[in-house]
Amino acid sequence: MAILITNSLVLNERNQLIPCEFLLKDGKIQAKGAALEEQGVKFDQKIDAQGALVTPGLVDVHVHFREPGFTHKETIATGSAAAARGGFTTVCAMPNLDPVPDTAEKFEQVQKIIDRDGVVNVLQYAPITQNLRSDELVDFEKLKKAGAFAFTNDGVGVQTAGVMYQAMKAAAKLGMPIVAHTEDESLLFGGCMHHGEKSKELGLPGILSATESSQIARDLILAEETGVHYHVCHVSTKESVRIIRDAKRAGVKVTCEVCPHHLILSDNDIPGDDAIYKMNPPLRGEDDRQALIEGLLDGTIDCIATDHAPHSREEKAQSMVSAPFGIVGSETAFSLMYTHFVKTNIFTLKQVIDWMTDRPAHIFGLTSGTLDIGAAADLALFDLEHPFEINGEDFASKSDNTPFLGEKVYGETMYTFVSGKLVWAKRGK
Ligand SMILES: NC(=O)N[C@@H](CC(=O)O)C(=O)O
Ligand SMILES: [Zn+2]
Ligand SMILES: [Zn+2]
Repeated sequence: MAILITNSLVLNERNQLIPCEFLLKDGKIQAKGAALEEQGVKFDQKIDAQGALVTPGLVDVHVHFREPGFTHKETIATGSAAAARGGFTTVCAMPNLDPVPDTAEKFEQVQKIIDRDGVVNVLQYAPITQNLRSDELVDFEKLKKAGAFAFTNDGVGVQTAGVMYQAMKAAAKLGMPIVAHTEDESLLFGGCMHHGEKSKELGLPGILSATESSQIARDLILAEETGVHYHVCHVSTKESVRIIRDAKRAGVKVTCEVCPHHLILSDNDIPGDDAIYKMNPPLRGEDDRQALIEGLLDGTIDCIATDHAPHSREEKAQSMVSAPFGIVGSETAFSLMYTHFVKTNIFTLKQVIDWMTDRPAHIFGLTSGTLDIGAAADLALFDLEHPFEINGEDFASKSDNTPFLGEKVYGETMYTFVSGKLVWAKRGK
């Protein structure tokens, strides 16, 4: 099956939109350029992109698919369909599942569901410790053999330095990354939003910036000691950005990600005790938000990841104190980044695309993230012209827990292809 995409645009090195057609065949980008049909290329199906932008399929190194264990929130089928609808063709799924895939057998069970139901390329993370408790390490070698590409306890921090040190040593030996949700539980004090003026005003328990940054500081020293590739999840505070910047200068092998919601919102945007604004780490202060933007611009922060964290409406209907942490992000990430940062000239379109394609791919050595001839035909097409409203009813995800519902944005996904196969098409266009 050969597909010809016409009337499409690409971004060149100078951040200009230029016309470029694509021929997808045998799962690969077979040809690209101007007037392919006139040159006599053969195809079975033609797609008129109507002036949409073609990008490499987006790469999200941080999603939660909830299967097995919490399939009322999401499944591998619905989560990967949501990714496809957001323009993502490769996603990395977190292991805070039930059971936690902490043995080769349990890991292979999850892999089987991925092979059966995954709509996009799904890479499964293995945990660092058994059952995500901070005591016994997993068998790193066996999990690597079972298909794990990196290790993380995302959802909880590794609480003891000794366990993290040993994990880093084991991962370094295998050339595998340690990916960290950094949260010192002894500094949590039951918090549910950022500790600051706003939490005082709302009378809600606060989460200190140090809850995150102090554990990053510990880990950066341990990463230096062990030589491991250490990747920090969802960086949210100015102190975290500062110490990662320093560590990079000192030659520590550290990379990190930031989420769209931490770049767009601050604690000031929380109107009251509404759990739709509750996520971990929490929305921080305006000075933190600015530091995250600067961190991306100066290369301290390597990429954008969604931390797509689906929860049911019932779960989110509770007070911020008791509701679960997390918001969905797969289906809104590109349009939010485009609308809030490209249309306002804070970032260029090229920067945003790089931070959502080849940068995250590069961190974990994934082959995705390019539009080169011969590369896998993983690509996404976005309409940059027509505004649309974010509507939970349209979501492919089982959940719609996001504070961005109702917002008018630009950058709707028109088509998503994985290995040359159409996995998402917006109807009616
Ligand atoms: N981000 C969140 O607020 N929640 C995540 C866990 C996590 O990423 O820490 C979840 O699994 O729901
Ligand atoms: Zn996390
Ligand atoms: Zn997460």
